[in-house]
Amino acid sequence: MSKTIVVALGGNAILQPNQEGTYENQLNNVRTSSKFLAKLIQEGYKLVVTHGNGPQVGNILRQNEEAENVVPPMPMDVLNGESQGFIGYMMVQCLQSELNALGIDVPVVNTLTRTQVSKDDEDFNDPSKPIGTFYTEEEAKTLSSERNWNMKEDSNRGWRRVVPSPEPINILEADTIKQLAEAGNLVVACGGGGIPVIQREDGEYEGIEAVIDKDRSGYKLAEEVNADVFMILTDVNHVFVNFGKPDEKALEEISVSDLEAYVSEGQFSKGSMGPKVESALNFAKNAENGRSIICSLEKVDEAVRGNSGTIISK
Ligand SMILES: Nc1ncnc2c1ncn2[C@@H]1O[C@H](COP(=O)(O)OP(=O)(O)O)[C@@H](O)[C@H]1O
Ligand SMILES: NC(=O)OP(=O)(O)O
Repeated sequence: MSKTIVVALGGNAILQPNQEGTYENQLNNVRTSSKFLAKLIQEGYKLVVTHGNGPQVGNILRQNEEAENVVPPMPMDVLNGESQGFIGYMMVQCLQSELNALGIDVPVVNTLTRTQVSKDDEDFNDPSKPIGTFYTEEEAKTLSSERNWNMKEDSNRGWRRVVPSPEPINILEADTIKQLAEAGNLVVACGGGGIPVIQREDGEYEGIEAVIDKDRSGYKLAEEVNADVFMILTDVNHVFVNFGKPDEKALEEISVSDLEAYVSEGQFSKGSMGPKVESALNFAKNAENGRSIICSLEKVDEAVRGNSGTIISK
């Protein structure tokens, strides 16, 4: 029986910080990403893909705010839904086209996904999720005072608006996603971490304004579909310790306990590598015989064979 991989595809694979957020740029990036993702199908795996939406949902939010006197703005949970449709559409088009070109008969589907969170999550008081474009420190100060945006520095790459990013508790469409994957579909799901919803006292769900971290939801998804491998694809080949310093060191094969020791030293920053390492650790620790891999998109096939990336296992 073929093994299942859940891949969390970084926002960088859809739009890089130095690129203008045109549809053409994003479609080209997704087309390139699809060529790498298809390699996992060629390697014989069943594939469930989740993806980031930070740049996109930030831009959609900005569009809503700029046009608020013309068209009524929508709440952020709805904007997450819009970004799932937008990015999911590009991914279905590009992945299906790539598989067809390779002569692989695997249908690609995108599932609109809701993720349950708690309204009491502490991130609502101290937002941590960077979205939208990058700004200089000076621009960030102006935006903060004039528009009341929460601004934070993002991994030495510039300043970005931050919004609440509560911890994912439960993926509401998990059973359907699992059934679709088991039936042989390539499933794109839980985009942008899923649309954040809370459960009311009457049992119904309602949206809440936040952007969930897709690596943390990716871990939940990997657990729910009983994945063999949880893979986080980003723009660096490895997780580094002492990142950006003269003595930085790439981590290759590493045990859960050794990586946890680096986490305790505060090696991984909150808005970028922190959630990736936390999610990869959770999967490697809790899944029976599961391993997690953090690597670059370009090295996906080498990494799945154990020849690249940071590979975490018990
Ligand atoms: N310890 C670290 N090791 C490797 N990369 C790190 C580390 N700390 C921060 N980073 C940064 O994290 C970035 C990836 O995080 P992020 O931009 O959030 O990813 P993505 O959008 O691909 O999910 C890398 O480009 C790198 O600049
Ligand atoms: N939602 C989310 O985690 O997006 P990015 O990966 O683009 O930050």
